[in-house]
Amino acid sequence: MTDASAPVLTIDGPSGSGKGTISRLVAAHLGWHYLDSGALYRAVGIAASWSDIDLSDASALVRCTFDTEIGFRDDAAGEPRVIVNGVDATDELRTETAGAAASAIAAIPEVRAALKDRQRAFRQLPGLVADGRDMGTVIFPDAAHKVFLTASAEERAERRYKQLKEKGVSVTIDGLLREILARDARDASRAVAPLRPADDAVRIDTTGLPIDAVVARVLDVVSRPTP
Ligand SMILES: Nc1ncnc2c1ncn2[C@@H]1O[C@H](COP(=O)(O)OP(=O)(O)OP(=O)(O)O)[C@@H](O)[C@H]1O
Ligand SMILES: Nc1ccn([C@H]2C[C@H](O)[C@@H](COP(=O)(O)O)O2)c(=O)n1
Repeated sequence: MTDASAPVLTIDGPSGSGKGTISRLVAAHLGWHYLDSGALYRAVGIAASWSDIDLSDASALVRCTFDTEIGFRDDAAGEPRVIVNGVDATDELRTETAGAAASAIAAIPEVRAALKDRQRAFRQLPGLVADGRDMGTVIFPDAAHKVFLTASAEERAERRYKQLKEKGVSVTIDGLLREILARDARDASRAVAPLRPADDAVRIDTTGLPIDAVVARVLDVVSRPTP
């Protein structure tokens, strides 16, 4: 159940800007809960593919959103796992295919509406770090602290390349750059809850900034007195 007295830090930004990495580290530092809202959209996309639902079938996707059970837990090594309809779907969830499917279904207003309460339920004491595209604009507009992370598309493609190479996935930087630009364009141009900074968000360009420096800047935002 949502606890409106719990403070919220929203971290929005485009794919590969480092939202997930930075949010997890900041949440661990503060001892706050963490919401990976993109995982919810990815989970619905995967559940839809398991049921052979076409990405153009909006009404079936909305039904699928209501029907899909999504759970989060850490494994024995402390790594976050996502459980979709009882199946550990973490690895499938992180693929570029799952990201593109999530981006497509995220443009359906009824899917977004169906996920609203599930996201808000993560607001619990002592606090919440929420990462996504519309955390500061739509889901937690009253958040005490808001950050919008960016990085050049080229740097984001390089980060993703390194990440996938380490996992043994064969990709090219050019291909990843094309996918990132396509996803940015779709997420920023949709009619409902497009990717954009909240007016009161602090923007941090992470191009060339190491992870610990970004974490320090975000913690600095949290330490500022709220209006
Ligand atoms: N400041 C940084 N400098 C270098 N690498 C970074 C930085 N921030 C994140 N990374 C690396 O970039 C990759 C992508 O980061 P992450 O998954 O956190 O991005 P994201 O914004 O959550 O992406 P998505 O929206 O696609 O889930 C990871 O391998 C992460 O370790
Ligand atoms: N709050 C959110 C979170 C995610 N999405 C959509 C758009 C993204 O391209 C896709 C995958 O998200 P990621 O895991 O890469 O953060 O899901 C959204 O529309 N709103």
